[in-house]
Amino acid sequence: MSRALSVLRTVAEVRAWRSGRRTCGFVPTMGALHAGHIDLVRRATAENENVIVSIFVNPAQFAPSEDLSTYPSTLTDDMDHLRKLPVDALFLPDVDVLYPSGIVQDVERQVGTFVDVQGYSNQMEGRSRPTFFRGVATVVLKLFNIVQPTRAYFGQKDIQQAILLRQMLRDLHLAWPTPANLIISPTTRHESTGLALSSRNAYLSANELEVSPILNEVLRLTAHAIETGQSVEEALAEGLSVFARTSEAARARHVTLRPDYLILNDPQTLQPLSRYDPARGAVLSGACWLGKTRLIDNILLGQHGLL
Ligand SMILES: Nc1ncnc2c1ncn2[C@@H]1O[C@H](COP(=O)(O)OP(=O)(O)OP(=O)(O)O)[C@@H](O)[C@H]1O
Ligand SMILES: CC(C)(CO)[C@@H](O)C(=O)[O-]
Ligand code: BAL
Repeated sequence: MSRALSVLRTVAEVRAWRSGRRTCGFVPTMGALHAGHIDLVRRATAENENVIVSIFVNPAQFAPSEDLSTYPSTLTDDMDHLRKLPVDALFLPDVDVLYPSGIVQDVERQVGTFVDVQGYSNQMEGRSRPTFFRGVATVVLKLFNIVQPTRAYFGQKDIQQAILLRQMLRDLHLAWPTPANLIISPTTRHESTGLALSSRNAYLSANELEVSPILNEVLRLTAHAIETGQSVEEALAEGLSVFARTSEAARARHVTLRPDYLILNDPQTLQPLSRYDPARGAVLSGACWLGKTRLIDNILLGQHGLL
């Protein structure tokens, strides 16, 4: 059933909406909604009386070389989905609402207040995208201050983002939401191929799509090797060699597959692990390029305590 969706564009409008409600669940997104977003929002609507979603393509998390100007946008369809779920409110701010001091993508020329979560931002995704998490933490802190959610929902697909944001909440003693109320929800995958759903999958050609399940396959076989006692070093090396063999086969189909990383990290500190302790758990994550599209994925091992 469709129902009225309040579209809020300013901080004052969100504050007025929020002031009449004791609790609210919040799902921040960059739009181009897919079944992964829908699962997050469904969970939020099941667990909260009121739900607000934001759609904001955050310039600060895109490096100057990245796809800010071409990032997929499907706003009319997104709003139809949100009405049907149903969601109560959509926060749809312009850039100057979230960045009153202005924003440029070149970090050296930025003016205003930014958030760095030191020790959580430079490994894994942060190695390839060194300014990414500064942009994410900054915009999410702004969104939390504006919306003041009692719970906020993030996807396991972007596991480093979720762990880093929980740490930000701890470090800054935020109460809206508390670290325990930053909920991490499992990754939604393509039913038959296992590919993690992602807005940027829209960039993949038909041939690239056929190769795309390799990332999840490498993660699954590497996870199995680690869980059954192979050394972490050997298991990661074998996983990378599967990537290398697949890259050669893909070339014959005019697809460029380039692995970026395959790594095991601690689920609390995100420090790289060379040994696996099931009682502590671990995050096994990987990224690769398929042509110009970057794919990421991860598997959680042992008693990680994250979800
Ligand atoms: N397949 C998925 N399963 C569960 N959550 C997801 C999935 N894809 C995205 N999310 C979550 O949805 C929220 C908004 O993500 P975002 O709008 O960046 O979409 P995205 O698909 O991750 O986009 P991109 O392709 O740019 O990475 C994030 O918390 C993200 O982790
Ligand atoms: C959390 C987020 C909405 C911040 O822009 C973005 O990084 C995302 O969609 O994962
Ligand atoms: N979901 C992560 C957003 C990004 O890659 O910019």
